[in-house]
Amino acid sequence: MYFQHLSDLGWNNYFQSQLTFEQLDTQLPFRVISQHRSQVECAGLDKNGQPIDVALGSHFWRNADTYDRPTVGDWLMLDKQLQPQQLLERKSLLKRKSAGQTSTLQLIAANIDTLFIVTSCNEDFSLNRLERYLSIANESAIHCVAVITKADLCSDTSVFVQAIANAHPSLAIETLNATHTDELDSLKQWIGVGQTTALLGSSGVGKSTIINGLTAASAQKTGAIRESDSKGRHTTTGRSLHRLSGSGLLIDTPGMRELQMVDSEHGIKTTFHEIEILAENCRFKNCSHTTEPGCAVLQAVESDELETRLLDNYHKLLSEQARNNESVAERRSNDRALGRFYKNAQKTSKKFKSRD
Ligand SMILES: Nc1nc2c(ncn2[C@@H]2O[C@H](COP(=O)(O)OP(=O)(O)OP(=O)(O)O)[C@@H](O)[C@H]2O)c(=O)[nH]1
Ligand SMILES: [Zn+2]
Repeated sequence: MYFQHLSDLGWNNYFQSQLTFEQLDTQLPFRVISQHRSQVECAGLDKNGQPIDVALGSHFWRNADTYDRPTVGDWLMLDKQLQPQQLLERKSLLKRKSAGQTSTLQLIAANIDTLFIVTSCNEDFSLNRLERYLSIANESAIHCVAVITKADLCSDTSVFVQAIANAHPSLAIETLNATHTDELDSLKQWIGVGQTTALLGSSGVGKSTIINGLTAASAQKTGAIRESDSKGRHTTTGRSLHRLSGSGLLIDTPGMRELQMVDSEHGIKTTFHEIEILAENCRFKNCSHTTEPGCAVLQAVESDELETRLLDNYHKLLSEQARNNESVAERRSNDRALGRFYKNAQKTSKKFKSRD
């Protein structure tokens, strides 16, 4: 990745202020630019102030909790031998329950300023899905822009724009044909210098088309690679961070087909703040807005002041995240118990071996 200053990679006072004088003297900040099964790749300045990419083996975090493992967009402090020392506190985080049957937490990307929620004007368009993405972003106060693609395939895009504006009046909306590079200019205003933007949306909505269009305009040079393991450079198939020259950074999140909510109650309540405001007038403070008498939210639905769809989606996302929180916590405690069991078994076996 070509850059000159750490600020080109998104370094700012939020991260700098976390460092002690000693760290400033002995360590170097590196940003995680891509992530693979066996290694994370980071970019930063070496001890001589030269831009460099470094590949770190994932074994460094083998025993770390999910939240303590680096993800794309994270800032890592490395010592002058380029070994990882500390993961800096994140400004924001996108996460989900891992796809499929496994109940683990998965970090998607960190330190994002803006999220493009990409949807197209066809059968993919879904307000419920948009609200799922909004809730994940609102959990850590990430600014969102709804990007409606495939405008060229639709006779009247205003239907889609209006549907979003009615449900979420303060959300910024951009409509475009992503295959026309000049139309992508409208997105650039949201990618400020040193700011990081991520894209989320269903498969086929045009995320790669947008990233390719925006990055094609930026000449990409690749820095030297220094390996801290012997596995060599991996091709990027996972999440990765791209720098747009003269502008900010873009995070690609391919393969995010399923985004199950986890640990996002605050984000959901922010997304559906209209319901939260109505709820202040419910008779019971702990009203679940389902069957209670004196429920101001149900009254608003009855009088057509609040859309039934909105309330249904609010209930759906809240119960999904509660269910997932429970299964992730259960899995975690089982894993810990299993870890303790293996440790004890190892100790016992060593004890017996030393008696031989
Ligand atoms: N006509 C038209 N086609 C588009 C537009 N945006 C994307 N496409 C086409 O839609 C197809 C899918 O686009 P991608 O950019 O690969 O979609 P994606 O969101 O990256 O999909 P995944 O990689 O599966 O997550 C490609 O054939 C694009 O050329 C658009 O605005 N207009
Ligand atoms: Zn209520």
